[in-house]
Amino acid sequence: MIKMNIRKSLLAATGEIELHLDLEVMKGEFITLYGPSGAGKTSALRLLSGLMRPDSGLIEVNGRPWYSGKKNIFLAPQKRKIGFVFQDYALFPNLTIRKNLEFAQGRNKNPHTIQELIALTELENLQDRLPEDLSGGQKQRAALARALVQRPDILLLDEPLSALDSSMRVKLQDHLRTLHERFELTTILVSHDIGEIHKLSDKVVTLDHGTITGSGKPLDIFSHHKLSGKFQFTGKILDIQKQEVIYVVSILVNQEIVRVIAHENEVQEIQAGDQVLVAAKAFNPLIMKLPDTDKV
Ligand SMILES: Nc1ncnc2c1ncn2[C@@H]1O[C@H](COP(=O)(O)OP(=O)(O)OP(=O)(O)O)[C@@H](O)[C@H]1O
Repeated sequence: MIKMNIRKSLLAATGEIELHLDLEVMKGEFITLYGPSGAGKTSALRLLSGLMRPDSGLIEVNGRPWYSGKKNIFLAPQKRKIGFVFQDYALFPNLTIRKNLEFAQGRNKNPHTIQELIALTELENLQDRLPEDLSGGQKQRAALARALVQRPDILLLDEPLSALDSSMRVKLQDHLRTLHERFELTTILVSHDIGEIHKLSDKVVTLDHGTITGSGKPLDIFSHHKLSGKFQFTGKILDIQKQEVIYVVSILVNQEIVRVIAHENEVQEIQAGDQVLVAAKAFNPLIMKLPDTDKV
C-alpha cells in the first residue's frame, strides 16, 4: 500500500502553487489522476518515483519509508521498485526492441520475464527491429514492456496513450489492464480521456491547482448527480460554429461525430479539445433499431 502526505512548492506561470498530496493507494489498485493542465499530476508521479524531492511530509510504501521530511529519509529513485511510461516512448534509438528490454533489466538477467513481456505485448515479430521501424502504438507497447522488465510493484503512466489514434488506444488499454493484473501491479495513470478512465481505473483522484478536489469511482466522479437518470454521454469537442444566433457544437463520441445546438451562454466556457458531458433533461432521446449486423 502507498501512503503519502507530502507538500511541494511549484512554480506555475501564474506564480507559486503548493502541491499537497494526501493519498492512499491500495495494493493492486488502478487509480487515475485527473485534472486541468498545470494541476500537478506529472509532479505527483515524479514525487512518488523520487525524480522530484518533496519539501515536507511522508511517503510510505508497504510500511517502508521512501521519504520522510522529519527523519531526512530520501530513497534513491533506482531503489524504488517503480516502472514509468511517458507519452513519448523514450526507447534507446540505437538498440533493437529486445536489446532495449535487456538493457533495462541490467545485471539481474531474466530471459523468461523478457520473453513473457514480449508475448503479452505482441512484439514477437518486431523484437529485432529498431524503434524507428515501429509505429507509435508498437513503440508504446515496447515502452510498457520495458517498464516492467525489472518486475516493479508500482507502474506510473503519464498520458501514455495520448499520442495514439483511437483504435490503437483501445488496443493498448487492453494490454495495460492485462499487464496490471498479470504482474499484480499498483498502477497510477494520468489521463484526460474519460472513456479510458472508466475502462481502466478502480478510482479517480481529481486535482486542481495542486490540491486534491475529489476521489471516487469513475462513474460517481463523472456522472453529475443533478442529472442522474437522464440521458447523458461524454465526448470531445471538435469544433464550435456560430450560425446566426445559435452555435453548432461538433462532439466526438467514440467514433461518431454528434452535432449539438447550443446557446451563447453554453459555449462561453468551452473550446475545441475540451472533454464535455452532454445531457438531455427535457425530452426523450429517440431510439431506432439498426439493421441486424448478422443478416447484412
Ligand atoms: N521541478 C519543478 N519545480 C517547480 N515547478 C515545477 C517543476 N515542474 C513543474 N513545475 C510547475 O508545476 C506546475 C504543475 O505541473 P505538472 O506538470 O505537474 O502539471 P500537470 O497537471 O501534469 O499538467 P499537464 O496536464 O499540462 O501535463 C506547472 O505550473 C509547472 O510549471
